[in-house]
Amino acid sequence: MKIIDIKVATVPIKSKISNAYIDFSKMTAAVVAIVTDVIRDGKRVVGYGFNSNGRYAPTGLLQERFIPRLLEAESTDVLNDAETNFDPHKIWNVLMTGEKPGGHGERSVAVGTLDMAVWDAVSKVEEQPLYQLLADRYRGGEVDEKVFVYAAGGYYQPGKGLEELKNEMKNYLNLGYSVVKMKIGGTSLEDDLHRIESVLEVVKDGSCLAVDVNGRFDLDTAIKYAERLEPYQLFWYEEVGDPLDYALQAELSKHYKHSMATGENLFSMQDARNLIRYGGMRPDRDYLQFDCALSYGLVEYLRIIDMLKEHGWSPRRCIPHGGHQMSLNIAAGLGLGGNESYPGVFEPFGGFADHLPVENGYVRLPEVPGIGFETKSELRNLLHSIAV
Ligand SMILES: O=C([O-])CC(=O)C(=O)O
Ligand SMILES: [Mg+2]
Repeated sequence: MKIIDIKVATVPIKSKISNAYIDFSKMTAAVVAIVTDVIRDGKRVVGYGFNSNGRYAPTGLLQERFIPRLLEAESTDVLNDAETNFDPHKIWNVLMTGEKPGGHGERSVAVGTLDMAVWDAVSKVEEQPLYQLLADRYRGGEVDEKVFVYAAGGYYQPGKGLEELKNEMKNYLNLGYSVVKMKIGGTSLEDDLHRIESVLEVVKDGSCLAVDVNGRFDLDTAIKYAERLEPYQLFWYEEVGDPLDYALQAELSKHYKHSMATGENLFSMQDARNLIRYGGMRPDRDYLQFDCALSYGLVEYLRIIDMLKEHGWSPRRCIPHGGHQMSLNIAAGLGLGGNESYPGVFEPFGGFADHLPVENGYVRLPEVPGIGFETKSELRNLLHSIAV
């Protein structure tokens, strides 16, 4: 049993949308395909992975360091002891050989991309959906049959007014979502409040709307917004200050009593642990958005979950960023609180199985081996154009 080739491609996921910090006019993603010599159900097992939106394709890192390391590894360094499957934990050690701690930069994105493909291959070799494999290995076999998902959108866009924003949100409700998210912090406070009030005309109440600042605010602005947002009792107030400014987050939690969320731009267990140690996050109401596809993959995410448990946090407080099926599998298999979704944005990577619509804010997972990418036809076509 061996890896015979690893393909990588850079694909555009550009669009005219902006959050408070960046526009997505030049956004890319890396896609990898790990081609194995294993045959299951008459077909070659190929594991696929990609990185989440928000970080550009780490193609250079993949080509220069991480793919060669994996291709050059001895079989004992990549297979489980019984040699019946690949071992994601051993492969992680191979990938990180020669890498110093700290300064995670974008190598965590490259490793997260390959790690996704490894778990896809491992669960295809086992002929199991990834969520089932994870539940069997780490949760005594218990699977969540459906996962809470919310619709993330509400971006700033040229020519997009309040009517367009409302229509976008109506469309998410029509698609079966119960909670929606919109961007704030890219315009004045008064203007953002008008935008929020418009969306509140469409959704049931504030508990159905999350707002996302994408790390734009200093402490003063964060508190000014907090005071005005407080009465709406929103679903959450997200990534308000710089993701690494734990003191800001801790101070803000003294000024805002409803739920907050952050963590999508923390890329390692150590950074996540610093948030938990120093960020004032509250395990009874706040949410954690670490995204394995940006942060060294599921092998590292398992370490994050262990760290959270040691600090008295339930995995149910985790609702990962990224809107991909990898985190959907982790949510169902390991009992997270839900997953993000981007209906119609960042295609073809966002969204779930074609035949399983969102119902009352929840989605079910397909019963196919692997992560389930092949059940989303647009994504399958892209992945198969890279390797089959
Ligand atoms: O706009 C983005 O970068 C995506 C984001 O923050 C989110 O999905 O929470
Ligand atoms: Mg966000």
